[in-house]
Amino acid sequence: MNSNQTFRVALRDEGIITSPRWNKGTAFTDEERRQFGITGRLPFRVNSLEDQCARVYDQLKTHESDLRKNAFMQSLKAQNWVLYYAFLSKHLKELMPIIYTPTEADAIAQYSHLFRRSEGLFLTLPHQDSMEEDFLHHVKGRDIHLVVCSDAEAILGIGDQGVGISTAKAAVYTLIGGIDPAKTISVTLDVGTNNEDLLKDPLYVGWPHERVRGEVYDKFIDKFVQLVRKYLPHSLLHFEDFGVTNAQRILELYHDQHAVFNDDVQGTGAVTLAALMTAVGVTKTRLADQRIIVFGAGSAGLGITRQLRDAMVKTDNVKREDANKRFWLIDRFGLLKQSLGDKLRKGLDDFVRADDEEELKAFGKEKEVTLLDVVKAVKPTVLIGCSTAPGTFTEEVIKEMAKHCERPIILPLSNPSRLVEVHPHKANEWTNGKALLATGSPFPPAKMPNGKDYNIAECNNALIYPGLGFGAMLSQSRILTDTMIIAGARRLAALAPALKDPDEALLPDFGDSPAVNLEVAVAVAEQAFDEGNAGVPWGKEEVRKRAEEMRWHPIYGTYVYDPHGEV
Ligand SMILES: NC(=O)C1=CN([C@@H]2O[C@H](COP(=O)(O)OP(=O)(O)OC[C@H]3O[C@@H](n4cnc5c(N)ncnc54)[C@H](O)[C@@H]3O)[C@@H](O)[C@H]2O)C=CC1
Ligand SMILES: CC(=O)C(=O)O
Ligand SMILES: [Mg+2]
Repeated sequence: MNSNQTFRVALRDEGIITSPRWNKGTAFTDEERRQFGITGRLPFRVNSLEDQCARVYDQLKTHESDLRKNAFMQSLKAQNWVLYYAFLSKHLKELMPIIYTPTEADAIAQYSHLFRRSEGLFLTLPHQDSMEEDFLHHVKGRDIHLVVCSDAEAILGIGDQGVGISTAKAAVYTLIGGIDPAKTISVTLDVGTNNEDLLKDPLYVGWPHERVRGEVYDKFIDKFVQLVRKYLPHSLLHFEDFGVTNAQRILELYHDQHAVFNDDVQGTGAVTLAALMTAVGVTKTRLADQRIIVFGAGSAGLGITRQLRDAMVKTDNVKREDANKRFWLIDRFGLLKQSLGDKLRKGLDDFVRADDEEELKAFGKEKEVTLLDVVKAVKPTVLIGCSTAPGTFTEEVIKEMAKHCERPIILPLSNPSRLVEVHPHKANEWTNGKALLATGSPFPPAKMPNGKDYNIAECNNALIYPGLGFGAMLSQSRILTDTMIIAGARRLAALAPALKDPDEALLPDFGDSPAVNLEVAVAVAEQAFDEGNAGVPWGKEEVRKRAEEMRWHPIYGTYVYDPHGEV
């Protein structure tokens, strides 16, 4: 949308005022008020979008807690999209932590108690017979390009929440990726919950039933995916916060059928790859030279591991088997090693260590090999946390790592902030400012021994997924390949401040994320052309121009009433 664009709108009276897509509140001009029959519904003065943003800021300040601010922003979104996104864009760095991690975790945990108005589509297992009808009711006549869905089994680091998250993730696509909010839908796939507190809570708004698994679950998901394929064949289908037993499995199941994307697996893998590309640029080594510990081998941990492994194979020309050996994965039962037998989840094979490997021999089969044991034995150069286990990167662990490594690369990625494996200020202090750090949620800068601020990069998938998604949509690629993702990660890394100054952040600042994600989208779309996956009738040389044109901006256009116009 741009300010001189004219829209023909078919809604009048209450209809236009209550539509968040079209509502302008006090910014409707006198002429629009007359045409749409709302002169008597609004106070006299016509405000600019600037005035409205100033008013919103005043109102926001009256809310003391971040959770209340989140609720306030949520209701603004339900009233007026242009104002919501314009206001957020103006105060992006300040407000991302309010509408996204860490506050969104608390908002989701409180979802039923804070509930005011539903947003997006709810597909619930007991209503599966009417799924097609419900789906069509919501999407019919709409030009949807993006579907964000979640079954809410593994919300951020706070586990099973029954319902939540997809609306915040969709909003970030618009805010950072520039995707028109009218072209997105967020879908809650409610298959129950195993969260006892929610099941006991009379105000819980989801389906109060234990989480359904197995064939019934698979059929339900399949029914939904087939509807997306049938009615929205060119859309990108984004999966968010599915549980570890489903995330990778579902991705693999539909990978060849539709443009599917699992954010926790691929988005986290991509942003972490970008952070490591920068970090190895600082240490003047290769990715394939690193010894990498991944602590927490769930959806994110495995997604990161696979992404890094694939990048080693593709960019550093090493064999897959050799690249696999650069990783030591640790989960609840310690290091993933063959003698864990049945305790090992399926799909981990590539990364399970043999007990008789040189570095591990000393531990023997019986012993649970702890993080500290592995750090001592392996002397890692990279330590990544996605375990939801706060404080597990202890002073001893960090100092041990720093003994063997000039610039240890430490990425405690668990969200929200309270679950971080190590507070980045502590890691900075324990390594005398040597650690190259990035976290999953935002943290203020740490102090270097020379008194300088060290900006902690926010290694959150939101720094890249809007651009990955936009790139796929822009090129209308039917699939999102690993090489398209690597191209996006490489572009993100190329924009990192640490490339110019080794004591600067490993990733671009979230304040710059809209411009950065445009670059990511361009890289992804160009790669789609190179691979022959682009499905648009124009050429690669037009990618940037088309990306700029396709970006949605939160600006009011001019409206003209037309009974045959848009709704
Ligand atoms: N920064 C980012 O962009 C992202 C961060 N995350 C964060 O990563 C964390 C994990 O998320 P998912 O992988 O989706 O969850 P998940 O539940 O799939 O994985 C967590 C894994 O950690 C293991 N674990 C739990 N306690 C542990 C302990 N004490 N020691 C070792 N392992 C332990 C679990 O057994 C599980 O395998 C969450 O906090 C999430 O918010 C996830 C996706 C993106
Ligand atoms: C950032 C994200 O996707 C997560 O923590 O689950
Ligand atoms: Mg997630």
